[in-house]
Amino acid sequence: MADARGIVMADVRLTLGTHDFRFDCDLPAGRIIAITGPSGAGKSTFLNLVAGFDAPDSGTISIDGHDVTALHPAVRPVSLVFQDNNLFAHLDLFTNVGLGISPSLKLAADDRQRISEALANVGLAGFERRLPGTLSGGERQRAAFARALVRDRPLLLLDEPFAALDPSLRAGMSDLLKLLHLKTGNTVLIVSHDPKEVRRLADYAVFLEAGEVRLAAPIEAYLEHRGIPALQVFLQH
Ligand SMILES: Nc1ncnc2c1ncn2[C@@H]1O[C@H](COP(=O)(O)OP(=O)(O)OP(=O)(O)O)[C@@H](O)[C@H]1O
Repeated sequence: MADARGIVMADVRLTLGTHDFRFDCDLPAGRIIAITGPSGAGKSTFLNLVAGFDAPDSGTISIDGHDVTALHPAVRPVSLVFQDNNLFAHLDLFTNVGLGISPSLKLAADDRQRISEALANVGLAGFERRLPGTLSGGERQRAAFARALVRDRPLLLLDEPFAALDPSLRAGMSDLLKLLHLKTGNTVLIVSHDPKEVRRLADYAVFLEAGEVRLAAPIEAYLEHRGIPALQVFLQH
């Protein structure tokens, strides 16, 4: 349906090298959706297609009823956080977060306010002038979250954002993500290798295998599903 909210992949096909991907699914808006599956199943590729870093060979991708298939990544209604947080080492946190609002850093007074609020929201109030190199890994990742927050887009894409963090920090970041999600109500797609994280965070989950969507379901149905051996293996590790 043209006015449906959420993410629709309609017969999306893509070949990368020797790998074929075929994604067909309809994901709800306003949920935290885990993208799971064995290594090499296509999780990052799925996210790259939604973000626009990969273009399908055929098929269409819609976000909240808008066909974004031909849109450049910069104009898609998404913000992103990756594992290596992509902060600029020579720029302070205020500037790094400000780049989320304006790549040319033309910031109005209320933009400046939003940057400080976003830093406060992730527990980094007063860190405006700090350089990324002076922060812990968890703090850097929170700064990357702040940058995604100021973009204020309806869809947040996270590619294993906590993978480089130790387990205690990981749990803290999951809690922070849940809290921020409650405040914004946006849709979150998060690639995860970690079944504990999926249980803690997600209210909907996708299981990919060999470049295809094998299951897309509310978290309870996903956790109870018994028909996919690779899903059982994933949930047990
Ligand atoms: N540009 C490319 N050219 C050729 N092959 C590619 C390209 N991008 C990805 N692939 C291959 O496609 C497969 C799926 O990759 P993808 O990174 O999407 O998997 P993944 O599920 O995220 O894996 P992991 O959990 O290991 O990160 C992999 O075997 C990968 O080597």
